[in-house]
Amino acid sequence: MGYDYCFVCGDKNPHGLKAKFNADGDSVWASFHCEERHIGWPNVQHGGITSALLDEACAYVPLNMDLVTVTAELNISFKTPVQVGETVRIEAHPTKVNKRLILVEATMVNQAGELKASAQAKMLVLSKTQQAAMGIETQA
Ligand SMILES: CCCCC/C=C\C/C=C\C/C=C\C/C=C\CCCC(=O)SCCNC(=O)CCNC(=O)[C@H](O)C(C)(C)COP(=O)(O)OP(=O)(O)OC[C@H]1O[C@@H](n2cnc3c(N)ncnc32)[C@H](O)[C@@H]1OP(=O)(O)O
Repeated sequence: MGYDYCFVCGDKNPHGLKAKFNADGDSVWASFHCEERHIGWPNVQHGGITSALLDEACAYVPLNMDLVTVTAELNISFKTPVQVGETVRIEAHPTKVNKRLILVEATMVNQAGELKASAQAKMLVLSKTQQAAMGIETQA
């Protein structure tokens, strides 16, 4: 099963969110439209969906640098509920790049520019051995 089955970005996962991430310099971004199937409380996007989108954005920052990582830590602040029918923009950028550890900050804002949630993540670069153990195949 390839990356196409990623729950957040995979094209082929029928249960997935199908978010498409784009690069802008060392930043990445994606748009996401909140539908009823994404809720927890009535009309409010589930915090796990919000977290998954922010986590994914944080993983795409090192991917955009040709680095394969896993999330070692993820801290999320939920500022304002995302409502059904809202489209949000998720953006992430690196704040510190070490050999093994990439620090990333991410935000989710609505079309009016209102901050919905923010995240700080520690992304750990996987060695080739770790990638192989996880079944991750890379071209490099
Ligand atoms: C825009 C377009 C870009 C192009 C895109 C192209 C292609 C796209 C393709 C595919 C995309 C598809 C999918 C995206 C994929 C995923 C997205 C979601 C990401 C996740 O959701 S992923 C799942 C959740 N995640 C885990 O499932 C991790 C579980 N966990 C572990 O796998 C281990 O825990 C690990 C590896 C983290 C560490 O294990 P380990 O054995 O390698 O590490 P070890 O303990 O030896 O530490 C080594 C050094 O890291 C330091 N260290 C360790 N932990 C630290 C921490 N928390 N904070 C600070 N430092 C830390 C130590 O202090 C030491 O430092 P030192 O070397 O200095 O001593």
